[in-house]
Amino acid sequence: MDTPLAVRARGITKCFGDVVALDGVDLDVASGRIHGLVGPNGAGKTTLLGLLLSLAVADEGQLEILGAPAGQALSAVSGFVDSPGLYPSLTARQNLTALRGHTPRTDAVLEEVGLSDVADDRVRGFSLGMRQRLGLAAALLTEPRLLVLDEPANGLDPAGKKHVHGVLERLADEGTTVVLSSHRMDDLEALCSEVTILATGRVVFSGPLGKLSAENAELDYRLRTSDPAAARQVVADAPGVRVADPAADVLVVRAQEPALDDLVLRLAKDGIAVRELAPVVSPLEAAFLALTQQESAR
Ligand SMILES: Nc1ncnc2c1ncn2[C@@H]1O[C@H](COP(=O)(O)OP(=O)(O)OP(=O)(O)O)[C@@H](O)[C@H]1O
Repeated sequence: MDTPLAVRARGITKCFGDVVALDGVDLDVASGRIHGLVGPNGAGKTTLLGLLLSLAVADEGQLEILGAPAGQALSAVSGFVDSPGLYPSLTARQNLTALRGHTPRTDAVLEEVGLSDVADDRVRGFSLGMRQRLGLAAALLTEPRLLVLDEPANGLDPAGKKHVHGVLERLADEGTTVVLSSHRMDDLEALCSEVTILATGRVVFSGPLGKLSAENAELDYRLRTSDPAAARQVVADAPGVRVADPAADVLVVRAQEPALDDLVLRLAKDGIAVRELAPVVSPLEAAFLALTQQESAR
């Protein structure tokens, strides 16, 4: 049996005056998954997340949340857009009470997001990352079946990011669906099995990450060798390989993988040792950039 959908959107359009923020968006999010929404500034991510949270309604299209028309499953959906709305003059614990009322789960959620030690400190002194964690804690208090988060990694250091990722993975293991946004594909790689890429209000890709990287084959690789001048000559003669930026000091070659394999063999044959051959940006980030740039150029 197919996994039930936590989110099913068809032909969603949302305008603000003359600005078309979402333009015929289709989206399927399977239950119990962590689904990433990624795109450049102004792509429509926050607008779409706002519709999932029923903060606004679509101008056109159909939106089903947890099997019901949007707006009918409010108690099962939680999260934030832009940034969590918090009271700076209250402590972390008081914020949770102000936002969600007294509940015996307060200490547990503060512990879960790693804020137990500062539970009685005023939020005014919190860093951006701590505020994001407190926003997540507030969302978790209601034990949502769909958790919607707008750039939850904003302001988090690597350890904080890992901690929050761990929380989201545990929630998904227990059946909660998570939809979150980011500007960067590489942020989502570690966390999401599926992503939707938005550009200027349109979906340019939606599906498993593996499919995305397979669709984009030609990448830029930084090539460091024992003899840079001789290596440039070998690259010039190698089929299917181009120098990405001839003016750059470091040699960056653009090629598909088979041509790259052939290049390495040619270098070795000429006695040139390869010291580094690495993608300049991750394959997923490269695919993301290619897709979003194509859409922006339309
Ligand atoms: N309340 C609003 N009034 C007018 N225009 C809006 C409003 N909200 C969003 N927009 C416009 O809709 C488009 C999509 O905005 P949105 O905030 O959804 O994008 P985003 O992908 O979340 O961007 P960012 O990454 O910068 O947060 C933008 O052109 C934005 O200026």
